This record gives sequence, structure tokens and C-alpha cells, in this order.
Amino acid sequence: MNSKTIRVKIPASTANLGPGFDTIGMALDLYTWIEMSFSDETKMKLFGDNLKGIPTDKSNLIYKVAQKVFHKAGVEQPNIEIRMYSDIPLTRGLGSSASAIVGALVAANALIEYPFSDNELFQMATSIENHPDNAGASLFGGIIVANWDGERAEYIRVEPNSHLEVLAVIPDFELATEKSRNVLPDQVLFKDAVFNVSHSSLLVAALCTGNLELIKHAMKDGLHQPHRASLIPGMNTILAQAVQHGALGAALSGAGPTLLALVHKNSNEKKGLEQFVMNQFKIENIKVKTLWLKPCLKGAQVVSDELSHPFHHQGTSFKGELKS
Ligand SMILES: Nc1ncnc2c1ncn2[C@@H]1O[C@H](COP(=O)(O)OP(=O)(O)O)[C@@H](O)[C@H]1O
Ligand SMILES: N[C@@H](CCOP(=O)(O)O)C(=O)O
Repeated sequence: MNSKTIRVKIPASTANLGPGFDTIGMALDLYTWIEMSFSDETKMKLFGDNLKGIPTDKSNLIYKVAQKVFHKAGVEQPNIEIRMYSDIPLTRGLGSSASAIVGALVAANALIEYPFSDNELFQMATSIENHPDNAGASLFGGIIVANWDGERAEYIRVEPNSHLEVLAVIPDFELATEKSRNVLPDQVLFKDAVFNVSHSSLLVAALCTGNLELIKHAMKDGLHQPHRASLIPGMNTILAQAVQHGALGAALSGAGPTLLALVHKNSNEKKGLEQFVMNQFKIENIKVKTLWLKPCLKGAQVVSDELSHPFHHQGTSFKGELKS
């Protein structure tokens, strides 16, 4: 057993981008940090408010995913120490589970000297998370267009246009992905399928060519957002009117409840858009937090500089140890 400590920084992700259900994802500059090392006994320490309620025993997701990597590599159930901090809120549609899974895979793989390629990690991440767009975005950064047939995932990474900025509006209630998937129908009408194929294809073409003006026509969905609207009061109005208030396009982020607007970074309507969205949620008596984010170009990275790690910074968003 080696005595090194691996530190990994993993971006959040927004899935679907409207019509690209389970297909189009984008990494965002909001991060989870994981430290992993071999140890005499298994220990976990969680830092910061966002990880409240996460188990610190062997049922922990990071622990279980890391053990899958060790098992696949023929390393039998080592004890590990895990330390983790996250700025990504849980169950809000910003891919916290995918970032955790990707972080565990990357950290465990690095700890045992990289037996698995990035593509093998992508296959493992997708088979655990089930959403290749979240998993791919957290692993590779940028925009990921992906598919998953239940056995194998394919993806293409698209470089986000440098003018893109993102307004994330995060309601103060949780919505588990499972609950938000349970409201979806088993079957859809042919015309709704055609609507989504055409809009999703147009969106990918717009993102690939940097045609930001097309986004407002392309970022429309008839497959999942209408069914989820009852879970997010105010969503329909916001999505219908965001473009009039300066957004390039708007969508439910992942399974929600976060709403996401794509915005030109030089737009002079940013404040107005933010105010509009906050007002709509206020009408519904829902408290929200707004974050201006950028697409994250880099995926999960092993960080060698110990001082760049938030555990070692005082005065950042680090709030202290929760439990050990
Ligand atoms: N850093 C983490 N460590 C352990 N488990 C995590 C972590 N982040 C997320 N999870 C698990 O994933 C769940 C949230 O997943 P999900 O409902 O898909 O929402 P999200 O949109 O945030 O991915 C959490 O309730 C928790 O069980
Ligand atoms: N395509 C999935 C995306 C789930 O993403 P999350 O960030 O909410 O976990 C869906 O829409 O159900």
C-alpha cells in the first residue's frame, strides 16, 4: 500500500439543456473536492454545509464507487480515508451525484496508478449514474453530447463558446432525480418525439458552430419539462419568458429544481433577467439562490498543488468539519 494522498477537483454539470434529455450536458465552474488515501482503517471526513446528511460509513457513495475500481483492478477491499468538500448543492439538478461518482472513480484510479483509461472510467461512471451527459461533463468538462444503450456509452465533447455564461437559479427545496423521473410517462406521442429530435439536433448544431442566436429556437423541450412543471412552481412562466428578458435560452437543469439560463457574457440584461426570475419565484413563495457560472472547460482533475485545495484555505466558502 502506498502512502500518497490523491486530491481531485470535479465540476458540477447541468444535464439535458432542454431538449437533449439524457444526452446533452455541460460542466459548470462549481466543484466538489475529494481527497483519498490508503489507511489502516476506513475513515471519512466531510466538510461544509452541502454534505450534511451524507453517510460516513461504508454505505457512502464515494467509498462504494472506489471499491468497485479496486475490485475491477484486482485490489481487494483496501481501507481508505476519504475527505470531501463540495460547493455543489445536493438534489438540486446540478449533477452532485455524477460529480461524486466521477470523483471517486478518478481518485481511486489515481491511487492505484491509473489501470483504467478515461474512456473506461466514463463507461463505469455512466453505468453507475445512468446519465452519460452528467457523467461525461464532470469527467471531461465542456459540453458533452452522449448516448447510453444500457451497455455502452459514446460521447463527443464540444468546446463551449467563450461568450457563454450561465445563470443558475436554485430553489431552496430538494428534488431527488428519482422523484423527478417518476413523473415522466412511459410513452410519448410521435409528434412530441419529432419535436425533441429536431430541437435537440438544432441545439447541438448551434453549440458546435457557436451560433448563439439559434439557441432561443432550439432550447425547447416537449419530452420532460412539461411533465415536471408541477414539481417546480413558476417554471413554465420563467422558461416561456426568459428570452424576452435577455436569456439566449432557458431550461430545467437536469431533473430540477434548478432553472438554468444561457446568457451572452456581455449582455446588459443580466441584472434584469436575474430580477425577473427571482420575482417569479417570489410570486410562488419560493426562496432561491442565484449563481452566475461559467462553462467549465476542464473535467475532473487530480490536483497536485496541496495549497490550491479548499481544505487548506481559510476565509473561502469552507465552513469547517461536519463530522468524522
Ligand atoms: N459528494 C457526495 N458524496 C456522497 N453522496 C453524494 C454526494 N453528492 C451526491 N451524493 C448522493 O447523490 C444524491 C443526489 O443525487 P440526485 O438526486 O441525482 O441529485 P443531483 O441532481 O444533485 O445529482 C444525494 O442525495 C446523495 O445520496
Ligand atoms: N437526464 C436526467 C438528468 C438528471 O440530472 P441531475 O443533475 O438532476 O441528477 C434527468 O433529467 O432525469
